[in-house]
Amino acid sequence: MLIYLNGSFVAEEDAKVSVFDHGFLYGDGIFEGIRAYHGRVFKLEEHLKRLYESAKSINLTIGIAKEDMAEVVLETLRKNDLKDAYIRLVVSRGKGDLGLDPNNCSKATIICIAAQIKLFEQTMYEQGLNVKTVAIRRNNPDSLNPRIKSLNYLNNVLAKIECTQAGVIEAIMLTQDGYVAEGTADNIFIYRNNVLLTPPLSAGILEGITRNTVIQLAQTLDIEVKEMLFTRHDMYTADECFLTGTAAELIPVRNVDGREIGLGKPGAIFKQLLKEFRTLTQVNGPEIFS
Ligand SMILES: Cc1ncc(COP(=O)(O)O)c(CNc2cccc(C(=O)O)c2)c1O
Repeated sequence: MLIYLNGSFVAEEDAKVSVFDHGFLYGDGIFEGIRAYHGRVFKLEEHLKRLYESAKSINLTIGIAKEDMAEVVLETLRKNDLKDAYIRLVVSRGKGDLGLDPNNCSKATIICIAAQIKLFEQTMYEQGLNVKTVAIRRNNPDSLNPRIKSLNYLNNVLAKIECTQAGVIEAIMLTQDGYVAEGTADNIFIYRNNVLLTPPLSAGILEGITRNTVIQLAQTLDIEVKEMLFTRHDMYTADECFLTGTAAELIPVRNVDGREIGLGKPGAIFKQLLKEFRTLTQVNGPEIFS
């Protein structure tokens, strides 16, 4: 595997960063998880828009233009001869001293890895996930805004620890006010009273690329969609529930906190949206080998 590291492609065993890199020392950095399907990089423009917005939000200068970053992603896939892959694009504040002052980091570290990722077994896509709401709340937007896809994923990791210790594979985090926010690496949708609901960005969630794609697809299918806060009660009593994310794609939820959702199996709305999503992934995004 060849990895892009600060302007060069290096072998996996040579892909190393300094122990003084602030991405490692302080989680001071940002990242994107992107997918390539059938020789195209799905929603690359949208991912790069979010990456540069995250950078601006933490006052991090990436150091290369968005267009050049797009080429970094495409070239990483070409170098590894990949048409279907998961891409991890990481930008950290860079090497500094042991203090946390970002001003001591002169140049951002840029890394691009193209590989495979599998979050959930195929059976879970067919039967649905069991998920659990956890005590750990989603970060308060006034502290570390979840809109920033930062390297600070300890909030998510702690939620993951909590659900796996309870024997459940995915966690649902609530907002500080107790409304449903999102999963550890995915957004959430419920279908209830003939309306598709998903939490609003103001709830303090990551603006998922897959979330936004599903909202657009639902609209084209004349499925009423509302971005609005909802509670665990709404989730428990929904007809359908599913999660969305680059790694997860669309995955149905069959049980939340011991409550069976709907008929306890993937619903018609989920299946309709997944079918349209799969079609879109085959034709969207810049070609890798054009
Ligand atoms: C907290 C959170 N919420 C929603 C999403 C979905 O966003 P996208 O639809 O843009 O992917 C994420 C995405 N998080 C994400 C994406 C890709 C891989 C991994 C991983 O766990 O390796 C995590 C996430 O981390």
